[in-house]
Amino acid sequence: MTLLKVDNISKSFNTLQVLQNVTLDVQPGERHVIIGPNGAGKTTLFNCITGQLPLNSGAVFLEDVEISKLPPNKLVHLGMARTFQKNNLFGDLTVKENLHLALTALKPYRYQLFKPLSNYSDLKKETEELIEQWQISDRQNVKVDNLSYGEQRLLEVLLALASKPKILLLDEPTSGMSPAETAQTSEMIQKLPRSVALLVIEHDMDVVFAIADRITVIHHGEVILSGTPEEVRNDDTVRQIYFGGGAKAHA
Ligand SMILES: Nc1ncnc2c1ncn2[C@@H]1O[C@H](COP(=O)(O)OP(=O)(O)OP(=O)(O)O)[C@@H](O)[C@H]1O
Repeated sequence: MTLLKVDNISKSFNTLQVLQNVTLDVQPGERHVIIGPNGAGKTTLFNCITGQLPLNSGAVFLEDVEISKLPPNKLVHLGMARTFQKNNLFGDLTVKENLHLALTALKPYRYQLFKPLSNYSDLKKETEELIEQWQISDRQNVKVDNLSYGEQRLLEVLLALASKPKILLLDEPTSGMSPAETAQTSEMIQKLPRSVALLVIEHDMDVVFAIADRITVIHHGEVILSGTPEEVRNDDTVRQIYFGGGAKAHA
């Protein structure tokens, strides 16, 4: 069964038509990367998929359930998580505390404010499991403000994974990173379990081709091609947009 289906969606801001009849799908476990020049509409597409923005027309389905009109918090419980271009972390808290809070937000008892979080042994265990799984025990007690930018972005991905999503949307996971951090992030993305499908907006073509099973190219709010990395690499229009003129490709 198709995991995510974006069916013919359009979005405009007043007179500015940003997305036009965009259709795409993500299969379970797939790594699907979206590329397109600046202003092509990629982040708007994410915001439409995750309920941050209302659609003008079309619909979005997660496992055949229409989610177009659901608020973002409902989508987490249906198995969709996302990260943003900007960090969404609590800088004054440690890595461990941030993970703990992300897990708490998923629990039905999150509003029982007068009981210390440390009393919930299941939360504690899940936090420790995540720390072990991602081998970050040496950083667990570091305040987020004292992490490098790259480490903060990676932590955001871990927080998004805490909800055990079926699909994770990553918006430019390597933006603003050093080459070393970019390589580390690319490796981490490649190591993510196939139990989670990825829909990724990415501008670094090395990362795109390292992680993608399929690439969708958006230009002026329209899908101009959706295909394998090889098909995209060899497509004349895409080559003109990205690979012509010797400029570094930018999504
Ligand atoms: N809330 C908004 N109100 C009005 N215009 C908007 C809004 N959000 C985005 N836009 C416009 O929509 C267009 C597409 O923006 P979007 O951020 O989706 O592009 P993008 O492909 O993600 O670009 P980038 O690669 O630079 O992040 C741009 O012209 C942008 O100025």
